[in-house]
Amino acid sequence: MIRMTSVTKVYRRGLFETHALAGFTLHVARGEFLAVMGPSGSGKTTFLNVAGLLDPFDGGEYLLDGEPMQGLSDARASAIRNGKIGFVFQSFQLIADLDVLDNVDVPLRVRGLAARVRRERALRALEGVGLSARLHHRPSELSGGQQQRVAIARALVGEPSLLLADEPTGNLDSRAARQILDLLERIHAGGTTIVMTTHDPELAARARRRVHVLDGKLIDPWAPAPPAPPSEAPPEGLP
Ligand SMILES: Nc1ncnc2c1ncn2[C@@H]1O[C@H](COP(=O)(O)OP(=O)(O)OP(=O)(O)O)[C@@H](O)[C@H]1O
Repeated sequence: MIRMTSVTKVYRRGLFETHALAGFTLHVARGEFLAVMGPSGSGKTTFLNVAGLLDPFDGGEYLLDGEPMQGLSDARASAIRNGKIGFVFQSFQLIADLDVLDNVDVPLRVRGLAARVRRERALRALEGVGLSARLHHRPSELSGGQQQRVAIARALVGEPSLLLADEPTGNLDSRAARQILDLLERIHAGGTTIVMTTHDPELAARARRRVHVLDGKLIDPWAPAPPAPPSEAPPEGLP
């Protein structure tokens, strides 16, 4: 589904350049549940933003379902995002002035669906995350875990084939984090491909595959070790 090969992304601030992705290569098959791990500043969010077409990249190749993602127009990028990608962020990013139902309705409005269809789909998405009893609460009236479940319902209401989650449990206590992970596992079992960044090895252990990022590149745990420096030849006669 995702085929990134030698992707580069440079942030420029005046004279300073940060090579946030420096030859990033990662392939994700349809149906995977992948955890992307790595220290702070290693490029995990940048990768997710590029994968989700929220940010452009500078070099390399990115194919999403076989379609090249370089040089897309803004209109094409948002059509692809709306059609196949859902996002979940560490900070939930709900709209404070809208109630739960209206927050989940936002992506459907963008698609221009009829009000009745939108309402049915939003209710179904909220039922899926166990929040049917909170439809008219504002985000500030919910716990962190509940807010993240609303955000997940919003991400899923458009039935994306790819869910990108950036530290989805980063602001939650361990109980709420476990609930979110249970929910992600269920979503994955339903056929959605999930790519999640996390610092937390315990959470990452729930994904089916883990990869590690350092300095804008993937560390390949299966890469052969570099050749050892040549050792001195044993003295004659010894094995
Ligand atoms: N908008 C930006 N402008 C300039 N530099 C940026 C910007 N966003 C990220 N960076 C830099 O790019 C590098 C990678 O950042 P990124 O947010 O991708 O890391 P991360 O692995 O997600 O970190 P964390 O785990 O702390 O969220 C960092 O050095 C960061 O300072």
